[in-house]
Amino acid sequence: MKCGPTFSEFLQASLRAWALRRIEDCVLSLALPLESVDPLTQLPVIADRHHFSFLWDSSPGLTLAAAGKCQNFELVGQRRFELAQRFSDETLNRLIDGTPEAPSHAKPRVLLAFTFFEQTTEIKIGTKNIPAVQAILPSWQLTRQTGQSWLRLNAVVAHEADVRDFVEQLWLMREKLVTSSKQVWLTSINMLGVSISQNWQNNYRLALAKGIDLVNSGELKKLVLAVKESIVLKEPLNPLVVLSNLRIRQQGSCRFLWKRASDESFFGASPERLLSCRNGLIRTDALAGTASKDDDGYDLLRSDKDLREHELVVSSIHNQMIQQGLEPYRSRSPRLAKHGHLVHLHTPITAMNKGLSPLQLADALHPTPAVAGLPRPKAFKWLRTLESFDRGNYAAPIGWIDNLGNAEFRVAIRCAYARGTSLELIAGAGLVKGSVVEKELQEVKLKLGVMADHVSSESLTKLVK
Ligand SMILES: C=C(O[C@@H]1C=C(C(=O)O)C=C[C@H]1O)C(=O)O
Repeated sequence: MKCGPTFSEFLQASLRAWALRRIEDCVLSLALPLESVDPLTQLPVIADRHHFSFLWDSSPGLTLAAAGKCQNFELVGQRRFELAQRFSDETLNRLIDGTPEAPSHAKPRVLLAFTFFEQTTEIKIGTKNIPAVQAILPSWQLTRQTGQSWLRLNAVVAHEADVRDFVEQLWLMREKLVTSSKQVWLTSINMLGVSISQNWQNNYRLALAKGIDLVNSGELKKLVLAVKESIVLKEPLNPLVVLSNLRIRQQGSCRFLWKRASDESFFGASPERLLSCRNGLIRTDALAGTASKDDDGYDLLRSDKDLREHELVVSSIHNQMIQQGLEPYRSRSPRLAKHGHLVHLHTPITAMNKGLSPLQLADALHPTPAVAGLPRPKAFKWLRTLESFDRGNYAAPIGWIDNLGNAEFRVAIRCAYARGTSLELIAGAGLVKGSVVEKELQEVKLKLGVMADHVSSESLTKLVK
């Protein structure tokens, strides 16, 4: 099937768009439709020769693969949400979108990943630094929604003669994608479950006991303590294989990948929406209270401890939105959200936007008490004391903003860092009055299992502390 304009029609339209530029070194952004291809399996094709790549897979909704850095912004320190919003606005307003007819899913996007804490020095996970925010206009963007795929290229084009090169690159990549999508994806999908090491449990038990003291004594209303498990693999793992398994096993989650260097990835399957802004409507999720799916979740709807824990999160998000001048709507009681072998209490909260930028809202909401605690400043202090590792991007916002002002950010949980043969899994559990150490430990085991169950047992050699 041949989609879209002919080469010469497209080139002429691109030259006309470029001629309207208002600055010399402008970013030109052009997109072409193509027959439906899966951005997840095609990511390696567009990422060839690029260190940075990204995946956002909320299929059957939007799937987006991106690679390369056309424009890049990194920051260590304060005002990161405000400055990242400014970078996104300037980048998206300045670029020349030569394909305004592209559907909403194919619009140019800035991709963003934050760290949990707004630290003032770069933190090191393994050997690499993680900035407090990284915002990237990618070179390549491949999207699919409702069976339609589009490929977009962003690049600085200074001379008229370069427009032809640009269009040729886009044309060739489209052909490459269509050809390679017909090849079978050979990487094996190994679903053997890996039993999780018990190593992390001793220290975590102590931290949980202290956390429970803090909530029982009234020092804190809630504390969400996380733990990290380190695994050494026989060979480097391909996060895309794990993510394609999770597409089946964690339906309803949004699978994400932030590959910041050729051998370093952060990826996961988040069940939790921090916010989405679409056509003036804001939506956020309160997600807290967890059970194994074995009990079908109906005990959860009757568990006083879980309902209290959940209500703390709902009312905190609701209040934050009111403070931002919004009029949020929430349902009176939570529903169940099933994600693989876990079930959570879930309350969606919605509001009409009144001129807030996505990152103003993200700044107000992050971190919600679903992943940090209450009151927030005291919870931060205790997280730094009781957790023996830096959270990095764990439990922080990850997502995108497009040039129509739409945005979506997930809370980066159910996740892992992979660097060569090292794999680090992180998960946490919320403590409130009445929490019990062993139950929280079991809950965290299940959460770590979301990732660990998808690492094949053959690639696992030993577990380290
Ligand atoms: C903190 C995590 O999950 C969060 C904590 C939950 C809980 O304590 O019940 C439930 C969902 C998430 O908001 C995690 O998965 O690491």
